[in-house]
Amino acid sequence: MIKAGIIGATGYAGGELVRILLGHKDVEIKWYGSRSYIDKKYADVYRNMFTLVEDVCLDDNIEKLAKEVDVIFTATPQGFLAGVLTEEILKQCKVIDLSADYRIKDVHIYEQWYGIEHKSPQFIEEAVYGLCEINREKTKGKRLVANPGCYTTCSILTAYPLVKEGLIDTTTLIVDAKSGTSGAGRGAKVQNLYCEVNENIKAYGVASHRHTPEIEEQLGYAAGKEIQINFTPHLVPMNRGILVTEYATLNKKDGKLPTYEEIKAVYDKYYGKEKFVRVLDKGVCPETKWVEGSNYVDVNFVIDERTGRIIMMGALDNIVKGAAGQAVQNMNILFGLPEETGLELVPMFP
Ligand SMILES: NC(=O)C1=CN([C@@H]2O[C@H](COP(=O)(O)OP(=O)(O)OC[C@H]3O[C@@H](n4cnc5c(N)ncnc54)[C@H](OP(=O)(O)O)[C@@H]3O)[C@@H](O)[C@H]2O)C=CC1
Ligand SMILES: CC(=O)N[C@@H](CCC(=O)OP(=O)(O)O)C(=O)O
Repeated sequence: MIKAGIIGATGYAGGELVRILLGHKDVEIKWYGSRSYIDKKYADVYRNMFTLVEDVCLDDNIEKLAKEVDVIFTATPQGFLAGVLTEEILKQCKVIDLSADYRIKDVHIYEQWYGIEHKSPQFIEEAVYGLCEINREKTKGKRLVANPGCYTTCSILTAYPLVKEGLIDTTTLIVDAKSGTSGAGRGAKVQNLYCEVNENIKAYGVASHRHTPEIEEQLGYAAGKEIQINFTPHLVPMNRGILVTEYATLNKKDGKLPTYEEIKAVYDKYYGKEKFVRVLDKGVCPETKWVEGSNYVDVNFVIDERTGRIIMMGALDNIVKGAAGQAVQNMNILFGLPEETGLELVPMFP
């Protein structure tokens, strides 16, 4: 059995890790880490866990935890792991971080966009960006995984095949994204109150959202050159789900736009064998409801012959494939288990 500890088990991403790991036949959760609920029964924090979890919440002492488990998940705010990670911890167990602390390779970009000082930049280089479908080979054998976030996983996977194959003009790429409110975490914030969110849709972080450099960096690797995008997130009145709509001008070949069949063949080349990325049938647009509660990402595209642009679409559940599900997928890769173990979650509907 793999012994796992979760720091931040009382947050939305941590709670989802608990749900998924309880159903994972090879994992035993040894540590439910919290800040505010130490010594309180976990099932009193999340009553859906009544009779399922008898443990009480422990603290966030990562040094002590590292001695007791094989893998630590940190589902904590930006800056937490960077502030406590040591070489000693990484020698004792694997660490999968759900925050952005080790996602961006250039520490100056991290500090500029996150507005905090990075306390352990010496570990950034060795951390692998855990976007499983793209980096699974690089992830094997690693000690530290920077688990990608919800907007970024959806935005990158939706455009990746076309960027990688040079089929779009990346200078024209626009990512319009929408998220359910669980994406903002469980902490009380006025802007996330029912009356502020219900019957409302709003853009935020326009031209300044911290996921912009992460998407640019990863799609830049695919393109083989630096790229810049426009990324605009929106908050929508639903619990879970990310929907991205991405626009870009198609590169012409011999003066002609690629056909539907040519683009579909490219998506199939990258995702045809991927369990968790579903390329939908022609004309079917992804919906968040079709992936809710599951580790799937649904993608599709439409070519607009009139404007010469392609519209790419993707949907995932922000706390599953966008956080906890992908973290477990990464754990499976690290421990040599079949990637889908514990993740065969059928999407719920309605
Ligand atoms: N929500 C989402 O959809 C996604 C979240 N993420 C990332 O996952 C991480 C957690 O997000 P989310 O679950 O939404 O956040 P929440 O606010 O719901 O939960 C935060 C968790 O971290 C704990 N915590 C808070 N402050 C500290 C601290 N200073 N030191 C140690 N622990 C602390 C909290 O403990 P307690 O409540 O017990 O005080 C809680 O368990 C973030 O880095 C986020 O960016 C990534 C992708 C998607
Ligand atoms: C709706 C909402 O507020 N979403 C969060 C992003 C979710 C998240 O925490 O993702 P990362 O771990 O990738 O940063 C935000 O915009 O900051």
